[in-house]
Amino acid sequence: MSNAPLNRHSRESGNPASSSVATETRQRDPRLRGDDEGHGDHLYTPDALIAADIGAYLALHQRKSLLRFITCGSVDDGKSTLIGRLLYDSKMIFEDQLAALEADSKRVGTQGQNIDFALLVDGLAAEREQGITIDVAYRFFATEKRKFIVADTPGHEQYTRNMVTGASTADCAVILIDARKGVLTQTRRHSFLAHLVGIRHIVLAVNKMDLVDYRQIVFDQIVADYADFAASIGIDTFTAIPLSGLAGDNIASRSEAMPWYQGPALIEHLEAIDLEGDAAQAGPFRMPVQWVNRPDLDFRGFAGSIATGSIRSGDAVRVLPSGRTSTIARIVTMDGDLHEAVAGQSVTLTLADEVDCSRGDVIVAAAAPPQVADQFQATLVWMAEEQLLPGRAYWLKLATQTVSATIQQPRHAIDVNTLAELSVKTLGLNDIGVTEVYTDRPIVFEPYADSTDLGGFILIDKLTNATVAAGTLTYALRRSQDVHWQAVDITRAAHAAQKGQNPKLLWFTGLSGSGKSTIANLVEKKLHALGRHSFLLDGDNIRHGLNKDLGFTDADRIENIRRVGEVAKLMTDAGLIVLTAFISPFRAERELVRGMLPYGEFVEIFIDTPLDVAEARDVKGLYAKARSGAIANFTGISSPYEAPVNPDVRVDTTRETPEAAAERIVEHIMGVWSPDL
Ligand SMILES: Nc1ncnc2c1ncn2[C@@H]1O[C@H](COP(=O)(O)OS(=O)(=O)O)[C@@H](OP(=O)(O)O)[C@H]1O
Ligand SMILES: Nc1ncnc2c1ncn2[C@@H]1O[C@H](COP(=O)(O)OP(=O)(O)O)[C@@H](O)[C@H]1O
Repeated sequence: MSNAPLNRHSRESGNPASSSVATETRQRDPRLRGDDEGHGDHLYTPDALIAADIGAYLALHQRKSLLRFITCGSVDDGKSTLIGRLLYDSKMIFEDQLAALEADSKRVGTQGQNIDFALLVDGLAAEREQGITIDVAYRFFATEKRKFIVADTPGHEQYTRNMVTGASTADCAVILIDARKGVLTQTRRHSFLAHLVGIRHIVLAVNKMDLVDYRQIVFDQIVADYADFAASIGIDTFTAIPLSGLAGDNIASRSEAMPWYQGPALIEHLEAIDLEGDAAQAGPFRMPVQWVNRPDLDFRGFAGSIATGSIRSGDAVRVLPSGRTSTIARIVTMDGDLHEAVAGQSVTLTLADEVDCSRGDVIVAAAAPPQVADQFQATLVWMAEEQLLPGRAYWLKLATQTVSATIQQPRHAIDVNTLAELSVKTLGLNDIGVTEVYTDRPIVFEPYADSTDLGGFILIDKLTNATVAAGTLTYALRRSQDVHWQAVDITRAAHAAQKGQNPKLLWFTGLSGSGKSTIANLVEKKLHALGRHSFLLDGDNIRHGLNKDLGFTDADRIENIRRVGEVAKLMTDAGLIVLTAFISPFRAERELVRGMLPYGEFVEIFIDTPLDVAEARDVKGLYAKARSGAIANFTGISSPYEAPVNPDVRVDTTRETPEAAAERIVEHIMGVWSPDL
């Protein structure tokens, strides 16, 4: 699936290549079909121009604006037929494909002797037989006025994920309704998702008007019903068109069967949608910095794609998050310097002053900067089989910024069918939820409603690198803006120097009964004897106090380790050598804690005792209870343990006594201590 964030304007990330290669090549193929029979009269006929001047044909295409849209609805609503009709009417199909379509229509089609347009979309025989299945199919077609890419999302149970993927780069959503059925649950679901991902242009395509005798009253009633619902979810405007994909009414040209309808035909409307006027282009200037171009000492340019607004040389700008200000010296492009550049353009900016600015920073209009924060309310669409682990650190990518972020337990999930708010503990595949997001450093952002570029993000699993969610930031939590770091005079270096030692965090991990506490205890005794200042944190002093609200679910263990990590970090700030003895079963949280400390301070000590050995010891009788089912989620039995891949120290307790292991650990940290100790 695509890694595209919910970001309509990052055109590169909306690359339709995955499944559109065939249709894209068809478009360029000079064998494009030439007869005009039965097609809408204003549709583009490329053949004459291709034959006469292929260069002019390509140039013409290049100049046309591109509209990306998504069709929402199920096969029953006539979605495939409608897209097939659009492709057919714009002649974006091969001659041999057309022959196959005609043959297939007669053989397996559902339309008697007529062409079954749905076959064009659902795949021709050869494709069907190869069993090709795709998440989102992107199809290309063009008219005289505009080029189009339509994202066709299949309507199976992965619908939410597919639709969000397809819609993330769409300018417009065509929501299909069967005129006989009216506004259904799925109409509401599609509209909600389209609105969620920030699609600004909604078309309500009331299809199959031929089956209701083209009656205006049916159409009017559906439009009134939809308007009520649309207003309730924040869709202020939409365009309703009565049509028939099968009969071709109001698709390419206005239908005589519905003289009461005065509006445009579907293609006419799609051609006329005004993209220039979209709010994103009109907002204040923002450009996320993609990279810093520094070919020599004399030139330092900041390259990126302008997300919103426009910029001129001489304009005052601010670099966020640092907040430093300067003015634009030059706007450099491959084709020379510009005086002005606007949203969508890729440029390199140079500044009048030496200002610190690196990849991930955002250059903005000085007088109208966006916000900077590290705690947000967000809406998430969960896209992975593995469910959300509240408290787990994921990579959050927003524009050109990548930060570590944790997601809290959702405030609620949203039932996309009824829009009811559900009380949940986590999110699974296709779930949508409202939750708080905490990033490990402040990021530059805007509410998604104001900027899709600076408000849409994706979450990436740190270990598998898979995109697990797409999200939209709603607002920054006030408390994140009100909490400021207090600068202290006695630094961590001063604390450590007073104690005459380098702080360390000796992180013991292993199964229950593996020997963590036994060995950690011995290590601390040895350090104490050596005159070192230390403190041992283990389950007893933490799980009975600070963490007594936590149990043993994955989420609770994650939170347990996060808090232990924070406390241990404070203690190292105080100059101590801290020892921790927790199972800490997940790699991600051990890495999270490693990342909280200066490089080299975290020492991972794997007490490697096989499950059968720990179980045979069964110091506390817990394994027996877990086997009998009396304890749920028991590590190694009914809850996972992810062994360290490359620990700093590994202790095999089947071969090494506790005393020998402790001695070796002390030697290890002495060995890596700096010589002044
Ligand atoms: N379900 C379940 N699974 C594992 N362990 C259990 C469970 N229930 C209670 N205990 C007891 O709790 C101790 C583990 O707590 P931790 O804080 O180290 O666990 S974790 O790091 O949050 O996974 C662990 O102590 P140790 O034996 O010292 O490891 C157990 O005694
Ligand atoms: N080589 C060894 N290292 C550590 N403990 C061992 C070893 N051999 C046997 N043991 C025994 O295993 C048990 C480990 O228990 P404990 O230290 O409480 O484990 P944990 O803290 O990992 O749950 C103790 O009873 C200890 O005496």
